[in-house]
Amino acid sequence: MFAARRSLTPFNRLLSTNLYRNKHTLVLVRHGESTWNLENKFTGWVDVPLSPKGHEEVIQAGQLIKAEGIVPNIAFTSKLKRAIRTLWHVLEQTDLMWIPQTQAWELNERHYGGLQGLDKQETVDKYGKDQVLVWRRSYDVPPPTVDRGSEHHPSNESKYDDITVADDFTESLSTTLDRVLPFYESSIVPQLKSGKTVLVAAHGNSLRALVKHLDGISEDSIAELNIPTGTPLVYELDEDLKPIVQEGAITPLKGRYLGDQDAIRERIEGVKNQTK
Ligand SMILES: O=C(O)[C@@H](CO)OP(=O)(O)O
Repeated sequence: MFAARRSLTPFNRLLSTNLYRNKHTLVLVRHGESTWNLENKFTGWVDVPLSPKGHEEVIQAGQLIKAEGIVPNIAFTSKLKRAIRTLWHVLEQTDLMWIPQTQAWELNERHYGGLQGLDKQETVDKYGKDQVLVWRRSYDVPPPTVDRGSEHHPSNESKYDDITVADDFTESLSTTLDRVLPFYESSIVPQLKSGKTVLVAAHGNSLRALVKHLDGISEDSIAELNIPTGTPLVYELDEDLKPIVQEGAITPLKGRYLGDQDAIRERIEGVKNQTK
C-alpha cells in the first residue's frame, strides 16, 4: 500500500507557491465505473458504456473540478465511449462543452488480448491469482494474443481503420506506454507549454502508463499502482513539465486526487480487489 505524503510545511508551501511561477495544470480522470467493471470482466478495447454509478461518479468529478476553480482549455480522450462520456459529463458540469476535444486511440485502455470479455474471477480460478496479477499489473508481460479472426482484433472494427496492429495482438503496460507517451509528447505537451490547462479523460492502464512517466515510477513499483474510477487527479507541472508534489498526494504520485480521501482509497482498493 502506498502512503499519503505528509502535508507540506508552511515553508515548503511558500516555496511551492513562489518558486514555480510558470506552473502548468494537467487534470487526469479515469472513466467512471463501466458496465463491465461492474460485471468484473476484462474490458480493454471493448466499447462498453458507463454503469449508472459510473455516470454519477463522473458528474461528481466534474463538480469537484469546478469547485476547485480549475478551468481546462482543451481536452483529450480515447476512442472508447466510457471515456468519451466521462469527458462529456465533466465538461457539462464545468460548463465547458465548447472547448476543443480530441479523441485519440493512443489514449485507449490497454488492449487485453485474449482476456477481453472474460470474467476476472473465473480467470483467477482457472489460471491462479499470481498469473492473473502478472497479466493485470506487471510492466512487460502481455496477456495472450488475439488473431485477426477474433472479434476483439482491432482490424475488425472500422474505428481503427487508420491504424495497423500486429496479426497477433495484445498489449502490456510497456507497449501501452509506447503509444501513450509519443501522443503525450506530440499533442499534449505543446498545449501545456503554451499555457493551456489540459484535461485528459482516459483509462486505468493508459493513465498508469502516463503517470509512470510523469512521476518517474519504477517498473516494479508500477505493479502496485491502481487508479480509481471517476476521480480527478490534478498535476501541477513546473517549467520543465516535471510534477510539483501536491499536498495530500498519495505516494508515488505527485498529483493529488480531488474529493473525499477515504472514499478514494476505497475505490483504489476496489480496483485492486477485482482479482482477489
Ligand atoms: O479490464 C480492463 O480493461 C481494466 C480496466 O477496467 O482492468 P484492470 O484493472 O484489471 O487492468
